[in-house]
Amino acid sequence: MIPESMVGKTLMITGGTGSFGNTVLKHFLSSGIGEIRVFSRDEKKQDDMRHRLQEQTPDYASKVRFFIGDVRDAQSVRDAMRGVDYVFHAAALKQVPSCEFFPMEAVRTNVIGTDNVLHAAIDGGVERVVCLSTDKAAYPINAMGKSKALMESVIYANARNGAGRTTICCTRYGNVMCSRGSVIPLFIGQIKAGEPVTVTDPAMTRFLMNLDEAVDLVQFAFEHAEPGDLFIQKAPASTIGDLAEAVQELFGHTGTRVIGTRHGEKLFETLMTREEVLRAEDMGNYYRVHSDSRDLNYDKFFVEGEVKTMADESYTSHNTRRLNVAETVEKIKTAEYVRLALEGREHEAVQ
Ligand SMILES: O=c1ccn([C@@H]2O[C@H](COP(=O)(O)OP(=O)(O)O[C@H]3O[C@H](CO)[C@H](O)[C@H](O)[C@H]3O)[C@@H](O)[C@H]2O)c(=O)[nH]1
Repeated sequence: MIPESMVGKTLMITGGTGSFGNTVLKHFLSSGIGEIRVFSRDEKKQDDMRHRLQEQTPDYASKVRFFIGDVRDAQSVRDAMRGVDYVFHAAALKQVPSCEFFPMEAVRTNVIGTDNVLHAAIDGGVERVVCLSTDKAAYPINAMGKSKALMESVIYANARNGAGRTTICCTRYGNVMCSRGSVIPLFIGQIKAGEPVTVTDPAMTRFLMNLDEAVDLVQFAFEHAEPGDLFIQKAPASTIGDLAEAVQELFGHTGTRVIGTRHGEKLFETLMTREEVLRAEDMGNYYRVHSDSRDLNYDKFFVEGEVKTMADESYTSHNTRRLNVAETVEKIKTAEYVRLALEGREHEAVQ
């Protein structure tokens, strides 16, 4: 299940108590991995996670070590990073509205925090770091996306400017279904309360991914990364109108109310820009966007003739494979939250 090279090694997950961290544990805990370090700010969430592990997987619970800290605090990151072989960097501020109102908080966590993680990893001789980004970082229009775009710049610069033995790469996701505060749990709650679902714009599209796919993407990046690579999973998308219909097919029809687009929202998301498409390698289920390996001495790269700087199209939730309502139903049923909600047990879902 895990590559041979990971056996007996220590993996640290920043932001490890979130849904991504929990899914990584599900995938890796019973494998041959030596130790998993969960690094995060909230002691209550760590305590809940510790108890869940002891109850559900007592044989493996001792493999997990918890570190309280904040990526904003470089010393706390350095302390937790001692003896670590691999890092999955998932800690982030990722809510669009809160970042819009508090953009400097997004800068502190997403930009400076990432720089702290990368420097601690480089100084500590970590072998590989996989960072998690979002489609909202491509042609960003809101503060969350802009801070993630700058985070990506920090990643590529650190990868390029001499990271020693540390290979640093990045992954970019579309919407992970049923993450905390996201639209599918909202729709389910509205239906269960007998209210109409609130649709912003039925024509809006979003890439749909489940948590297992998110972890697969990170694992794929981990196994294939060259310094500064960006990995993207080919993902299908649906319109929000079809998504609302699909959720109602599963949970009952209570009607639809159109509420209009929110601050900082796009009609469609971009996973790969036109500039990146030009540097992309098709790897089956994934794209690898090679890092731009030029140095600052640009004139030596000049070639005569036409210089192409962008492809004809970017890779977006409008032009990727479009799911119809029936396919969207099948897709959302792959999310554990939806499966539990169908049995009235959504409170048990870890989000
Ligand atoms: O009441 C609502 C709320 C949302 N939507 C629509 O549903 C789609 C998804 O909305 P979410 O709030 O679930 O997701 P966002 O695309 O706004 O952003 C989400 O995905 C990001 C990653 O791309 C981050 O993880 C972020 O935290 C998370 O909220 C959007 O088209 C939105 O317009 C509705 O139709 N009605």
